[in-house]
Amino acid sequence: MTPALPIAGTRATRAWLGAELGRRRTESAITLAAGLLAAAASVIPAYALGLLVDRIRAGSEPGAILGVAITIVAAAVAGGAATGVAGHLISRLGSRILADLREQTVATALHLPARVLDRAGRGDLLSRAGADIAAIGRAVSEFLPGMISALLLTVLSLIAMAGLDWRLGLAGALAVPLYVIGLRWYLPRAAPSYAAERVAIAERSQLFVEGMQGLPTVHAYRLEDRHQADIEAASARARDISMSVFAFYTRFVGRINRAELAGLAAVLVTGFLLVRAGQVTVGEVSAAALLFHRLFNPIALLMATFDRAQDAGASLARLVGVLGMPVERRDPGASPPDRDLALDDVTFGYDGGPPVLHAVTLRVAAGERVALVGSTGAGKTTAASLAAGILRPDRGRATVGGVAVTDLPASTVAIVSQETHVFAGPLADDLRLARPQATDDEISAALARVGALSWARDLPAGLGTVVGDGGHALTAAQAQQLALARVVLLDPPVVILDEATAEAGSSGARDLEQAAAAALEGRTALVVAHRLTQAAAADRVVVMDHGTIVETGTHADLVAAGGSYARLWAAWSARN
Ligand SMILES: Nc1ncnc2c1ncn2[C@@H]1O[C@H](COP(=O)(O)OP(=O)(O)OP(=O)(O)O)[C@@H](O)[C@H]1O
Repeated sequence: MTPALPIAGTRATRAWLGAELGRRRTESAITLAAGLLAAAASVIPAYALGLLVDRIRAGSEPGAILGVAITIVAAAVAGGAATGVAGHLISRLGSRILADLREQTVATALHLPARVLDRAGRGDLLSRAGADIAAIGRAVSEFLPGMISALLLTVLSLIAMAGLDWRLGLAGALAVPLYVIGLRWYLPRAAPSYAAERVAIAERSQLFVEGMQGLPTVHAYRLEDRHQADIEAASARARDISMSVFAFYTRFVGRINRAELAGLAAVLVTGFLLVRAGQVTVGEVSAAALLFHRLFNPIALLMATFDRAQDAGASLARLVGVLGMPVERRDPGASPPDRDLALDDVTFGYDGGPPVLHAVTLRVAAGERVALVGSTGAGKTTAASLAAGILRPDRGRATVGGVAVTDLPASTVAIVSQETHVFAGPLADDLRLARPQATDDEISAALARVGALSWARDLPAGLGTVVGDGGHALTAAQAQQLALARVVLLDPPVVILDEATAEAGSSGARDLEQAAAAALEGRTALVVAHRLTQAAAADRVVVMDHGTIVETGTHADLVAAGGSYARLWAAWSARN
């Protein structure tokens, strides 16, 4: 299947990253300087030891040796401190760029034309905004700082070796092709091996959990032995796969060791020949060998995390691909003169297909709350999406204050749809998507208004708790409360509510109804009523059937009229 949304090429991804670093020139420069300082501090002891070797060979005074020893200790202390600072600065820079990336992705996603999204599939976009951002977040927090430090140290050490004598540098660089060969052997095999291991482990856990959960049935049918045999077989499979993965990794490490051996041997042999020719000192060769030896761990780290960095790079390319998509920005200047919502003679069919709405005319006065009811497939969600400007009518107009909704600033009409998504990141940031400049107090007030403040405060890190993909899991009701809190922060004059169905009569449904009522207060509201209690609480009810409006009036009038709403209400009341 071809990806529905575009993926940026390597050049475009690099250009985006370069531009982001360029925008933070000073911070990037300070981070790079700290990284280089840390790398330099790691290189100094090798140099100093080389000097020490030469001094001892020359029979220097103990005082001269002491000076070198002090330099080594000082460099080690400075190196430790600089490494810590550099790691912190790299993560901080990475986190800031990630925050920007998240904001830019969301801003672009929100302005993508609905027809593009419908064609491309919202799932792909949501997975990019969720899973891909989470993958980059993990890279920034878990291994990128270590990789960048290792890379700087490698480059600086090779330069230092070449500085001692270019032939020593060249000898060390001989190991590079061997490392590359090792990596090319490892990369195509790594992902399938680890995936197979994960699957085998998951199967084993699944069987075990099933056995535990179905214990009474297992006992009742005396299936203990069969179940145990299944678990044992799954365990044996998982063990064998784990062992083969371990053997595979050991072979990879063997290849790394071979490259290390070849490089170190090349440095020592070259050094030996150069010392014999009187072109370098023994100390210089010792320093070069130590520098090369110092690289063993950083290079192994680079190689072992290379595939994860590639994955993060792929996620970045998927996000930069979204950022490059043509967006449909509404004119931010045109605020509507009034707040009444209208669908005028609207006809609409999906993808040019047969109409699912037929000449629908519907008005919601400023500040009025209208409930849209009807059986499944009647066209309620379609009408709501047209009113929100997510879909465009084939015929007729959707307007607020007489202005087409698609020409209004984005903050005029907000929709809370059935697919509420929680973006990966701190909970407070998720809310700031609605109003980036919102203060902590405003965020707390918005949460309090929809009854979510107490559970939000009780999360492990309060409003700073990372939620969404890879973070703290929220219930569907909590995600909807967050969506309502975003409405409060955005403060739009018109709201369209098409929440997912919550079980009627459940405490979740009651909480959500209260939250919705609080979020809608004072606004023009069109509510797709999945529970008829929502309709009963509205100012007016509009009943749809087969894409047309069949009844409209207050709840009491419609019940008294004995038409289709009365029948729906009777059926609902009997069930609940
Ligand atoms: N994305 C789509 N592509 C094609 N047809 C669609 C799409 N979404 C809805 N439809 C069709 O449009 C008609 C109206 O659907 P709509 O979702 O608006 O009804 P609804 O009243 O909101 O139903 P429900 O209560 O089940 O959400 C249905 O026949 C449905 O199959």
